[in-house]
Amino acid sequence: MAVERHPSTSRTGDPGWEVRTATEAEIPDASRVFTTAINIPLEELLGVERDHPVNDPDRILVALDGDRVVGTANSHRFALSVPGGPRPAAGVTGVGVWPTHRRRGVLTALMRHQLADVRARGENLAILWASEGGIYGRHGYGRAAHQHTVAVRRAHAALRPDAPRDPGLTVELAAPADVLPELDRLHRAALTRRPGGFPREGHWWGVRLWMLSRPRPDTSDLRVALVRGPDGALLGSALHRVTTQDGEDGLPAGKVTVHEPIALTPAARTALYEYLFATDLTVETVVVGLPDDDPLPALLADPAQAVRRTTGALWLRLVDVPAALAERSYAHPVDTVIEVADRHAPWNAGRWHLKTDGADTRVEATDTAPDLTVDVAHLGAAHLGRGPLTTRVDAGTAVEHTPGAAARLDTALYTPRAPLCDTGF
Ligand SMILES: CC(=O)SCCNC(=O)CCNC(=O)[C@H](O)C(C)(C)COP(=O)(O)OP(=O)(O)OC[C@H]1O[C@@H](n2cnc3c(N)ncnc32)[C@H](O)[C@@H]1OP(=O)(O)O
Repeated sequence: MAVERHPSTSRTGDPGWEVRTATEAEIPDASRVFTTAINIPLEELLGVERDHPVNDPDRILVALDGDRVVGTANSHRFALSVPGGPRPAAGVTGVGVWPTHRRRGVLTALMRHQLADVRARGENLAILWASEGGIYGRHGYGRAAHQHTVAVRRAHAALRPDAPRDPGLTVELAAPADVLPELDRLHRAALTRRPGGFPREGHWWGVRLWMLSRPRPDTSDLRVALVRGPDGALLGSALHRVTTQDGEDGLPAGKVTVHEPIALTPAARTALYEYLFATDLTVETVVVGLPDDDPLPALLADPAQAVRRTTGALWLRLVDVPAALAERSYAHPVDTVIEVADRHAPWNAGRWHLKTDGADTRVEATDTAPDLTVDVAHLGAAHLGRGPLTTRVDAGTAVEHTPGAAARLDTALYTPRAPLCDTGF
C-alpha cells in the first residue's frame, strides 16, 4: 500500500506523519504501542491473538517517526446489520499513539489514511467502541447505538402479574463452550430483529467469551441459562456470572451479572428473568448491554426501583456517504437534498440528493439548494435509526433550510427497534 504523508490538523502543528500498512516486522511494535497507550499488559493482547486470531495483517496501520512506530490503528471486516440487511463495515480498533507523541496529529493522520483504505475495500461504513467520548466525533463518527445497564434488587425483582408465562418452557444451565453452535444460531436469529450487531464469524465467539470470562475476584465462571420449548428448541439464553459477597450482617449478598440476554419470545424472556432473579445467595441482578428499548423495564412490577445507567455506545461513520445512504432501506419515502460537511473525507463533502420509496433508493450529487446542512458525524449517529437530526437542528449544530426537512428524514431513517451492538472488538 502506498506511503502517504498527511498535513497535521492538530493545534500543535507538527509536520505530517508517514502512515502505511505495517510490515510483518512492525506488527509487534504496533502491539507494543497500542498496549502501552491503552495501559494493558502486552502479554494479555498477545495471548488473545494467539488463542483467537482475528487480525488481518493487511489492515494494521502504523504511523512512523523516522523508522520508529509511534502510532497504530487496526480494523476488521464485519457484516453489520443495518435497515435492509447486513452490509460490510470496518470495525476500527487497536488505536493507540505512543505517549510521548500524543497531541501532535498522529491519530489524525492514521484516521485519514484508514478512511481512504476502508473506502478502497468497498466498506461504506466504519464502526468502533471509543475509549473516550471526546476522540472520534472530530473524525466524523457519531454515537449510533447506546447501551444500558439495569440493576434490579431482589426486593424489587417481581415481574408484572401479566408477564407471559409458559409452563411448557424449561430452563437449563450450561457452560457456553458446550453449547456454542446453538448459541451462535440464536445470536444470528436475534441479529435480524434490530440493527447494530454482526455475526461472530471465525474466532469472534472465542474473543467474546474470553472477554466475559476474565478472572475476577470472588466471581464464578461464565455460565449460560438456556430456555427451551417443549420440543427442545432454544428460545432464549443469558450469559452470566455470580459474584459472592457478604452483607454487613454477614449474610450472603451476592450479585448476578448478566450479559447478552436473548429471547425469541416474550414467554422465554419471562422464564429467563424469573430464573436469574431467583439465584441463591444473591440480592441483586445487574443486566449489562441492553438497548434503549429493551422490554425488561416494561416487565418489572415496579420499574422505578430498577437503577438504569447508560454505559456505552457504538460509534458509526459513513465512509462513503452516497453509497452508505443507497445501501440501506428506509421506513418511509423521502426526497431531499442534504449538504454534508466532512473535513477528513473530502469525497463526501457536498450536496446529495436522496430519493427513496423505502426500498428503491437513489443518491446523486447535485447543485440544488439543500434542505438540510449536517456534519457527516450527524449522519453516522442517525444511520441506525435512532439519532434524530431534529435534535441537532434544535441544538444548532445542523441547519434546516426547508422547514420539516429534518423530521421527514428522521421518519425515513427510523427503525422500529433500537440498535444494539453486543460484541466488543
Ligand atoms: C477504537 C479504539 O481503538 S479506542 C482506543 C483509543 N486509544 C486510546 O484511548 C489510547 C490512549 N490514547 C491515545 O493513544 C491517544 O491519545 C489518542 C489515540 C486518543 C489520540 O491520539 P493523538 O495523536 O494525540 O491525537 P491527535 O494529535 O491527532 O488529535 C487530534 C485532535 O483530537 C484531540 N484529541 C485527541 N485525543 C483526545 C481525547 N482523548 N479527548 C479529547 N480530544 C482529543 C486533540 O486535542 C486534537 O485536537 P486539536 O486538533 O484541536 O488540537
